[in-house]
Amino acid sequence: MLTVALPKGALLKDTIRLLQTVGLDFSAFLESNNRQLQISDPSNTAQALLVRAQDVPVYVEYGQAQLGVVGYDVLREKQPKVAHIADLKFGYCRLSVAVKQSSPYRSALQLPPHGRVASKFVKCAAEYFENLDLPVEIVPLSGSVELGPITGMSEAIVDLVSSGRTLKENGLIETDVLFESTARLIAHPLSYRLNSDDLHGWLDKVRSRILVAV
Ligand SMILES: Nc1ncnc2c1ncn2[C@@H]1O[C@H](COP(=O)(O)OP(=O)(O)OP(=O)(O)O)[C@@H](O)[C@H]1O
Ligand SMILES: O=P(O)(O)OC[C@H]1O[C@H](OP(=O)(O)OP(=O)(O)O)[C@H](O)[C@@H]1O
Repeated sequence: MLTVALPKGALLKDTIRLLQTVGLDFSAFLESNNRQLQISDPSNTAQALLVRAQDVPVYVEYGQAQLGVVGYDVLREKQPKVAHIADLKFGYCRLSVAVKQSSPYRSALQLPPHGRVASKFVKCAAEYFENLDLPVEIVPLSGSVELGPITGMSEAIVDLVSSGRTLKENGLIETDVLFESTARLIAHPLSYRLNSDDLHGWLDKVRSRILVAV
């Protein structure tokens, strides 16, 4: 049976909506009283695993799910061994550098050498500053990264920005964009090559829905 890894959080609703258009109904995950983490589609053609966004590629790489939906940002950070199938066009955000509005820095290049940069995306951040040839200390955090500069722990952050509301409401401004991100459909490479569980048939259906939606 086809197994799909679905991301909890920001991408869940649009992912479930997309799968519904190809006949896979996992809307039970949206019911607030449901604590199940593994459910079958009512027609019993597929099942879904509800996992943290960062863990979607793990389930797909290890083959517990043949398909998954995850942000491009997570793929850049984790570099999992999965097949990149399609850009799903929703879940737009960008990974950016931000600083306090009151700080003297207006670009990443102006940050002081050996300054601190807080981030959940430690690899992307480190690579970015290495390419700028600016030695900084990356401070790993798991969330509420905006508090880094607010509390004085770091001069800057590297974090996801979508509407920009979180930065604004916390007195920060975006100075540089590392890259833009949207939700991506990924597959287990061997299942994709072998067309297990008619994977290609499902992928064709999803691709045709993305084309319709664009
Ligand atoms: N504000 C946002 N608007 C749109 N998409 C977003 C936004 N924030 C994150 N995303 C996208 O959704 C994905 C999941 O983000 P979400 O905030 O739901 O989980 P997370 O905080 O990364 O994970 P967890 O809560 O498990 O630590 C991100 O990897 C990104 O691609
Ligand atoms: O530009 P906006 O539309 O305001 O969105 C950006 C916010 O969304 C994400 O946070 P999330 O909700 O995932 O919380 P966390 O990373 O702090 O846990 C991101 O880390 C920003 O804080």
